[in-house]
Amino acid sequence: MSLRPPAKRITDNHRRSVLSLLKDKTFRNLLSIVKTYKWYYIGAVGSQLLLTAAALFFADTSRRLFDLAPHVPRNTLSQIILMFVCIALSQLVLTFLNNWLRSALNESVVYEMRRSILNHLQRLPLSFHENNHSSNSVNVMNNELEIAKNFIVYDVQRLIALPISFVFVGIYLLSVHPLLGAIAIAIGPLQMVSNLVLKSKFQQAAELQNLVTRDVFFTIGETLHGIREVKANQMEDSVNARMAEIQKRGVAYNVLLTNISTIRSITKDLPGHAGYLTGIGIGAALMTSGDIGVGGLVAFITLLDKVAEPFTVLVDTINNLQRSVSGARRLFEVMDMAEEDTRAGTVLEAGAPAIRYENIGFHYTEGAETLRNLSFTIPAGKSLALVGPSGAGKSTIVKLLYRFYDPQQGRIQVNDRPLQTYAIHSIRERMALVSQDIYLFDGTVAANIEVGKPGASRDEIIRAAKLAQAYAFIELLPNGMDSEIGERGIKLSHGQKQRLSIARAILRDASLLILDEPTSALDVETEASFQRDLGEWASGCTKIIIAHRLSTIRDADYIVFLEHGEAVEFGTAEELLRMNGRFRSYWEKQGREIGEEQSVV
Ligand SMILES: Nc1ncnc2c1ncn2[C@@H]1O[C@H](COP(=O)(O)OP(=O)(O)OP(=O)(O)O)[C@@H](O)[C@H]1O
Repeated sequence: MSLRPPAKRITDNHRRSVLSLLKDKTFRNLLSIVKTYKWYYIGAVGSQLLLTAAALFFADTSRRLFDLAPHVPRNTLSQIILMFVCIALSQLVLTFLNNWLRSALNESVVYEMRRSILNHLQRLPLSFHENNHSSNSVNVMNNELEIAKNFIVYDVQRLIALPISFVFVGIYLLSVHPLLGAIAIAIGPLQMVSNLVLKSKFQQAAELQNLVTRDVFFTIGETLHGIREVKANQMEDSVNARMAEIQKRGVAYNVLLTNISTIRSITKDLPGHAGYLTGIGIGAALMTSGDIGVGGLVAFITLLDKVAEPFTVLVDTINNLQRSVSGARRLFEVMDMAEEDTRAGTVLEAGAPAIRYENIGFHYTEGAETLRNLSFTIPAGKSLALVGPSGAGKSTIVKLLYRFYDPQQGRIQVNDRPLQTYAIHSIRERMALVSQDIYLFDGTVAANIEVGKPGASRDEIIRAAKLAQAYAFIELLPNGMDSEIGERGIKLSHGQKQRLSIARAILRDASLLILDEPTSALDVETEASFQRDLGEWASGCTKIIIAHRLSTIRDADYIVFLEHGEAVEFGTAEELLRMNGRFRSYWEKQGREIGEEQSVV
């Protein structure tokens, strides 16, 4: 297990100008999500504007009250009190409505985005997952989605509602007194300028802090996934040391971030305080000279925040916007990747298929050939064993049949038609895999077998378990078929897991069976009975067997002996043994090592 953190990725995207974002594809993608929820936005922006109207009404009523004080006619006083009650009630209702809409929007957007990202990730070619660490995909689903969501849920409605509020409140204050209005309006732009103080330092520190968070999750994920190796290799101390190093960086960046934020927040608040003091001073002077009443000054004080708020929030929103777009960029990079089209093409007809590899050449990376000029045929219903040293290309041959990758040279024919002409879905539907690398899902035994055929009846599941020699141990589990097997089947032995994988394949009722080291974890007795039963349940299937154990391939109709991606020998076991070539010496060497030579030759 490697505890190397994912490559650091410091982007400059968040430092781009706001105007350039308007042309940005990611930004437009975010807006298209906004369109889907337009009624929520209309409701949220509408309630936000009504709240501003209520604040204006409150300030104006207060102004009237203070202007009349202390000689307020009884009649007018009761009207004013009634108005205050109505305003307070409407503010309560509107705040509730606004919060409710925001929370509904929040959940809908997160749910929808997460669902569509997971759906998309599943449909990306296997090459994407083989070349990207899963923690990166999880990061996209969590952090980057969260950042993009903040923009969609909060920033968009602020960007619409706050400028409108600013105009109305500004006009009202100008009507109270032009000078007081001008002071209130000037605070906002000054705040925008003060926001520039230490801005890029703040963004750099925030980015470094994000990288620390990513490293923390990566290390936790790697440690817990590989907990057995961590314990067996006594890596606890090195994991602790790594976490300590990350935390040390985290603390340093956090302190830096807090210091910068504090300085920024002081400078950001300065124009507000200065405006308040100037306004009060000038207001008091205007009051003494009789230019405004007490009510005018009260309205100024009440609404000062409301007129400055749009700018304060706008500044934060612009900062968020740049971060959101840079976070969302990675998300949309993934979303823009082409999915596998698994439905296009013809349907593979039922029954065991005939398969032919014709001069196949394939590489994962340019210049490193994995398969070279590979040709062989498997007639319908026959079995072919792929034998050869580790890394010879056996699993790769199977990956090509699954269409996880396409060969760069040559072609694969299935029932005398190119593999590419069939719908991937229909090919994979006909295939079943018993693999040395079994993945069991967290859930019950029955649910894990059912993966082979979703919706299978309990009787079908039990039959498959019996054929896979799994039923005996399942019956001994505390809840039989309904026993939970733990994360990745951690509560089962390797042999038991392998038998569940066999049961899953049996249930699938496939016509093309891939047996990748199918019995490597089974004891000799169970393997012998697996081989016997295989003849029964898989008799009608075309089979590809990958095995190092000779007993597994003894009954194969054909054998391909591979070395460095080339088929060096092809024939039946008997023919290859008679050839006295590479296969025979491999066979004898293997036999010597595992004591099978006598039984084989
Ligand atoms: N996703 C991948 N990206 C790049 N190289 C890969 C990838 N998968 C396999 N390889 C390389 O391709 C070669 C063949 O690998 P493959 O898994 O097909 O061998 P194999 O014969 O099945 O080995 P084994 O018997 O050990 O399972 C190896 O050199 C391997 O490192």
